[in-house]
Order: sequence, then structure tokens, then C-alpha cells
Amino acid sequence: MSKWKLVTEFTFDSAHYIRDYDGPCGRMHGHTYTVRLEATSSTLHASEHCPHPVMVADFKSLRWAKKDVTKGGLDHGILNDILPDNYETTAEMIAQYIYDETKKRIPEGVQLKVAVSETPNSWVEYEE
Ligand SMILES: Nc1nc2c(c(=O)[nH]1)N=C([C@H](O)[C@H](O)COP(=O)(O)OP(=O)(O)OP(=O)(O)O)CN2
Ligand SMILES: [Zn+2]
Repeated sequence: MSKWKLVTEFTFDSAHYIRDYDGPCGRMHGHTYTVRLEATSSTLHASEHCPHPVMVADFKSLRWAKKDVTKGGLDHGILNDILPDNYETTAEMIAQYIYDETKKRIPEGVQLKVAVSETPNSWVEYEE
């Protein structure tokens, strides 16, 4: 079956510490996080901004996390304060949080994969 894969990448700058981490990562510090999202679908959909079924998902719905924290994103925030208690601020759980929140914003049936990097050397990928 033919399908489309959307790929979009963005960065956001935020502070965090890893709770009970015995080392520097347990102290408040910051990263420029890089996020890469892949959304795959064999059908196209309308969006909040476009009434015609011409998109896998609107890029705007995929890129919400790059917005300023005061506008509902993760930029220039303190992740420990933003993420609900069931998510820690490891790259693994930030990726899971972005996945869970993005799923709520895109059409049902679109397959999603989220990759998050804190530093140029290390990445994590999350998908279901
Ligand atoms: N599996 C994970 N391990 C670590 C995470 C994580 O999210 N998942 N996070 C951290 C810290 O947040 C930390 O900021 C990363 O620091 P560090 O590994 O020191 O990153 P560097 O690129 O600076 O590593 P160097 O080896 O010092 O160059 C830690 N672990
Ligand atoms: Zn860190």
C-alpha cells in the first residue's frame, strides 16, 4: 500500500534536572533539545486550518512543542514544572510526553515516531 511520511525537525531551549540523579544531571541545567517527528499514513486528512483532505497531519499540529511555554509549548520552560508527575525529564520520557501530546493533536490512525536529542551525541526514539 502506498503511504506518505512527513518528517519535521525543530529545537527548543529548556531547563531540567533528573530527579534523584547522583551527579551533575541531578542539578538544574539547560539543553537545546532537538526533536524530530515522523508521521506516516496511507490516507490524507483535513486539518484545523484546511477543510480538504490533503495532509497526513498539519505541520502546525506536529510542531506545537517548539512554541514558548507561555503559549502551550516547551520552549524556555522548566521541564520539571511542565511535565505531569508521571513523566520524568529524561530524554526517553520527554520523547514519550511529546508523542502522547502530539497524538492528541493529529488525526486518528496516523503512525507517529518521536526522536529527542539533548546533545549532538545522543538520541532517543519513541514509538508504539
Ligand atoms: N538514558 C539517559 N541518560 C541520561 C540522560 C537521559 O535523558 N537519558 N540525561 C542526562 C542528562 O540530562 C545530561 O544533561 C546529559 O549529560 P551528559 O551525558 O553528560 O551529556 P554530554 O553530551 O555533555 O556528555 P559527555 O560525555 O560529558 O560529553 C544524563 N544521562
Ligand atoms: Zn540534561
